[in-house]
Amino acid sequence: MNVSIHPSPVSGNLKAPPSKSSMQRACAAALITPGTTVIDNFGNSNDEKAALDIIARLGATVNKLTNELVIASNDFIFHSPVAEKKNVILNVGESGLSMRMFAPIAGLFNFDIVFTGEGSILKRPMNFFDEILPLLDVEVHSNNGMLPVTLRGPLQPKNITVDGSLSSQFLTGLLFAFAKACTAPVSITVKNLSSRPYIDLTVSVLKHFGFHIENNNYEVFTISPRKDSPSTTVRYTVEGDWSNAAFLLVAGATAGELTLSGVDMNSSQGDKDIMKALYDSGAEVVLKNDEIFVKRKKLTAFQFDATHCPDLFPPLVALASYCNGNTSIKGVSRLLHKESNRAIALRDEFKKMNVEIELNGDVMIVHGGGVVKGAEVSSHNDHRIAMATAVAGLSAKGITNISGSEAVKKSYPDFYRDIASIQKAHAGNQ
Ligand SMILES: O=C(O)C1=C[C@@H](OP(=O)(O)O)[C@@H](O)[C@H](O)C1
Ligand SMILES: C=C(OP(=O)(O)O)C(=O)O
Repeated sequence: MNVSIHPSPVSGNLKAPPSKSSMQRACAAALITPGTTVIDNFGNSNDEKAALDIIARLGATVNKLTNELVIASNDFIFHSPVAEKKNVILNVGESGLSMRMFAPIAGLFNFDIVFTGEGSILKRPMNFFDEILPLLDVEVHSNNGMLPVTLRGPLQPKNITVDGSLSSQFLTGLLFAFAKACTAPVSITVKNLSSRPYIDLTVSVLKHFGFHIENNNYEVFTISPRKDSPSTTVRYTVEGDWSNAAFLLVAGATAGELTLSGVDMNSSQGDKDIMKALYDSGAEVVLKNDEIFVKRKKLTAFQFDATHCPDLFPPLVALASYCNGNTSIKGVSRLLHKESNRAIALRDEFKKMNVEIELNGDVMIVHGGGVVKGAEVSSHNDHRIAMATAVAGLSAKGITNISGSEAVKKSYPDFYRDIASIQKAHAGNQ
């Protein structure tokens, strides 16, 4: 599918979409918590749908009401006879988090579970599971470290050491599985943990559901058995998404003005650091009540370390394109195994828009402040590349046509509708 972005100033109000990271974790927590979970502010992205489908296939009952999801789970699903659960195939779509978080949880069951997926996920590394899960008594068969992956548990929590440099998502999965199954305190030691704020989010969701995790300096995580009544009702409100709010805020900062609601300044999401980049670029930023007002001013280049918030690279590049001077963003190595190789995708697509990007080891340098030109660009089937080029296109000279624009469904299905609603000089994109 193609979308054309017609340049136009923006102004108005938008609400941030729900965070798929928050929602997927809530689904996993609901599955491992006996009783009822009521989730509100849930989203409708492909990654969230994948998580809901997975918990339903693993035995939770999911009821979608207009404004809330009611999920019921119980301990029996983990101990039901093998014969009742044959041919369990879980399709994670393109979600790295659903794959890496639900694999250790699926390892808690005592029968074969097959993980499959689509598109970009088929090329993303899963060899962590081949190495680590057998140490926890789970039998693993993968396709040379990639999907499809078949697991057979039950997983036994044990003190282990893992490498956290490739992705934090593997640790997230182990924390969920250990939280569910441990019968005595047990520790996970992690070396070189990346994307640390996502682990804060994992710990905060697990705590919300009554589990006990202690984080010692992102090096040792101690998980203790939960003491509670057998059945509970937990209410959880999905947080607004800072990762996608970043695109909207950058649209305001580069193409006019915007008032954004629906994000929490105290969230554990690391992508709230987009605020630092906006301040450093010279954009006008005003916080009032629970809203953020952002307005274009003369923008200048800035420096940013995105090692622990890699999803900010695409909106930061869109911002830096309009900042006079050379912006440097650290953490390029973290982009290799996302939905696309995002460093290359950003360099190649922004070049078509007349923005030079240099990749210098772990640092990306964006040469900003020139004329950004509308162009024929590709999303590389990556939602964040589609959104970055769309936002850059709002103030470009000429129309930007994005092929593979439907990639946004992975995290923000209403993205183009929301952008069209704040465009003042154009009736909308198509
Ligand atoms: O846990 C999560 O919700 C996520 C963790 C990050 O991945 P890595 O830990 O692989 O960097 C991030 O890029 C991804 O979009 C979502
Ligand atoms: C990398 C992403 O997600 P995931 O790893 O969960 O597929 C993303 O949303 O940018």
